[in-house]
Amino acid sequence: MSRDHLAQLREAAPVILPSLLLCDFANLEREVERLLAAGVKALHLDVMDGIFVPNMTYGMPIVAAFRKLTDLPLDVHLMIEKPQQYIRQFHEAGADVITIHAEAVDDVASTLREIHSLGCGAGVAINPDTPVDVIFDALPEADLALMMSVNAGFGGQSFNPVALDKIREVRRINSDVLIEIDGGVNLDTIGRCTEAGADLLVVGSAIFGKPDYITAVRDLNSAAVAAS
Ligand SMILES: O=C(CO)[C@H](O)[C@H](O)COP(=O)(O)O
Ligand SMILES: [Co+2]
Repeated sequence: MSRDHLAQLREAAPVILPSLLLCDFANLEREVERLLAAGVKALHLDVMDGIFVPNMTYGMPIVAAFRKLTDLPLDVHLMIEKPQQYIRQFHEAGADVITIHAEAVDDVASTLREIHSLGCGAGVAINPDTPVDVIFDALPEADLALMMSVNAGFGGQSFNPVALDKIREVRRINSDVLIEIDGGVNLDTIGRCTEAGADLLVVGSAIFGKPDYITAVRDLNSAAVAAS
């Protein structure tokens, strides 16, 4: 992602990013149109390999399909083992931000540098059971820190508030990094996320489980802004 894109998201925070895990994959074009009509500013794409997490989704071809359908920034959340092996291919597929899990690599900082070297924004994610200090040393290399509020792997899980304290900790030691939260974010939980300092709010079932995306995004946005 260009520095401009990142600056725009920072400027617009709090920003809701729909997670397309639960979208209608038989009609991606229509799904993107409906999200654009709802005014979303970026898309969150969940890549799962069935090894790092006990679920599989999709890889580069679907990222490339979204790239063809929209100019919106694509925030690609890699829930895969050995993400270093695939970073270039996700970049070539059209990812703007590539987020890797700290639990999946030996050296977080060098993986983030590799992502940057391709011209992408670089993010680091941690699961609820991973202590936040694991990523402290790597934060100067990160554009984005993703605090998971569910165990990575499935949409529709309940929100784990352990992510909220981690958001505060990350912000305490780094004033620049964009902070994202992902998992179980809905109308009941979104205010606590922005109150804690989250800039980017990933939302799956609380958008794709609703009949009307415009109303869902508007209500989530109002709740997020009110608490920020
Ligand atoms: O990374 C993810 C799961 O690992 C998804 O982004 C997340 O679960 C979104 O779905 P929901 O809002 O329904 O929890
Ligand atoms: Co995700």
